Amino acid sequence: MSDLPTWSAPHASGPVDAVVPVPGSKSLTNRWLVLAGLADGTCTLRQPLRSRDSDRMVGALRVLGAVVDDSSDDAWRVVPPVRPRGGGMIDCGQAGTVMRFVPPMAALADGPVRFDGHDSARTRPVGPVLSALRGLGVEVEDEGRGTLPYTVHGTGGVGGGQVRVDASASSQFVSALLLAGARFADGLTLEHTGATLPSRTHIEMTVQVLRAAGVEVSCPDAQTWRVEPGRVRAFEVEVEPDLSSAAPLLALAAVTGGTVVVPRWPATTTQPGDHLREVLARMGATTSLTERGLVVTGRGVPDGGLVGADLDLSDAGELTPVVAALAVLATTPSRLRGIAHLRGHETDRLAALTTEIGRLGGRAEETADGLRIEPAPLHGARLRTYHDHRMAMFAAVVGAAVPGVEVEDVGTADKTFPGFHTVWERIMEDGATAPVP
Ligand SMILES: O=C(O)C1=C[C@@H](OP(=O)(O)O)[C@@H](O)[C@H](O)C1
Ligand SMILES: C=C(OP(=O)(O)O)C(=O)O
Repeated sequence: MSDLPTWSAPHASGPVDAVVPVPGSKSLTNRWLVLAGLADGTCTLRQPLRSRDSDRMVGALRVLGAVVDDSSDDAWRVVPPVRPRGGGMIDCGQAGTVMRFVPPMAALADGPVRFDGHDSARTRPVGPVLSALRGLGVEVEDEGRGTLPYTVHGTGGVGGGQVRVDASASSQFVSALLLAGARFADGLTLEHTGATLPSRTHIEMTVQVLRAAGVEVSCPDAQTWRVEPGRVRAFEVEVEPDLSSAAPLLALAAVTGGTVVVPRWPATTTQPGDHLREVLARMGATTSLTERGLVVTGRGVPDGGLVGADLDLSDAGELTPVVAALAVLATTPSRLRGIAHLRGHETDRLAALTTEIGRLGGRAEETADGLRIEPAPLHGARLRTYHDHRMAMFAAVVGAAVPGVEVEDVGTADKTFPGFHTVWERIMEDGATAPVP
């Protein structure tokens, strides 16, 4: 038995009604931070996410010579270095966005930059980014592993040009190279060579933030991106709330037959969490985007109002653990597809979900590209989280409907949602964590 701390997931005795603001988007905060580190002047991020992943990105920028004032929760200011500084060591923690997005920036530095991270991050794939940098003439040492730790030997500039990258294991390989591309002498033309490409909306997000910072980006075809050389213009932006962090909260409405409102839901967005509107509707909840935010009303597990669905989650893989929690509680089978790459996330999420669903008495099996989940009588269990924030969210959602769910290391959720379990307890006890608008 492990000696990790255990949290008793609160069981909902009736419908939960709540208005819950969620923290800023991890993906947007960390993209804006990278661009701020490469910009031509001081940048401001309003409503940024403060969490383990964004702290690691702030740490990385400081190692590369940026001055970051993150003393206020409302706005962070970044004064970029003229050129990234070499000689330092970057701790990526568990952040995919740090281990992938920062090496191309470090390639511009005037000396070597060493990267390492959490033990659990040392198996996550980064090789295609490192190989692409080598193809652009940058020396990278990784002892042939294609994973942390590695050293990028910056020489003060990158020529740029053409690269071919197989990004079937992670869209972040494409985003990483595009984000720094404008600062390469000849810009960058990137062609994706793999058979599949996950999380396309995250690549669209990269293109959108680059354009907002004055960088010229084109997409001549579905597999190719071109970034013109030029300046990254200093900016002031407001970060959207993290719609994937909203997933467990909205799921709570679906599971308990209550109503949950997440304020500041953007009318249009490149965040994959926006898929929740369709996913929750397909699984039996009612969703509406109003001036209050996204409003979700469920019919509830006790009333048999949660139904299974056949869902292609290739664009929104990070929603999988919470969607799997809904599928386990549903009255009909579900199929989650297009997510083979989740085997390289914070943990092998397909294996982890199958194992933990089994521990609850549920029925799940892995397919080549996802999961099949069938209804079964469930019971309480002690669930493992595998250092994976979204496995903690999976466990909390299941625990709302199944009494006796104990969760190991729920604090791992702080990777993207600081204080997740405290927010969760408050909602279960009092409903709203914000005044009802
Ligand atoms: O670019 C990003 O911010 C992200 C891209 C996706 O990565 P993958 O393409 O590896 O799934 C997503 O799962 C991750 O949470 C964040
Ligand atoms: C896959 C995820 O994170 P990362 O940015 O570390 O890849 C995630 O947040 O679900």
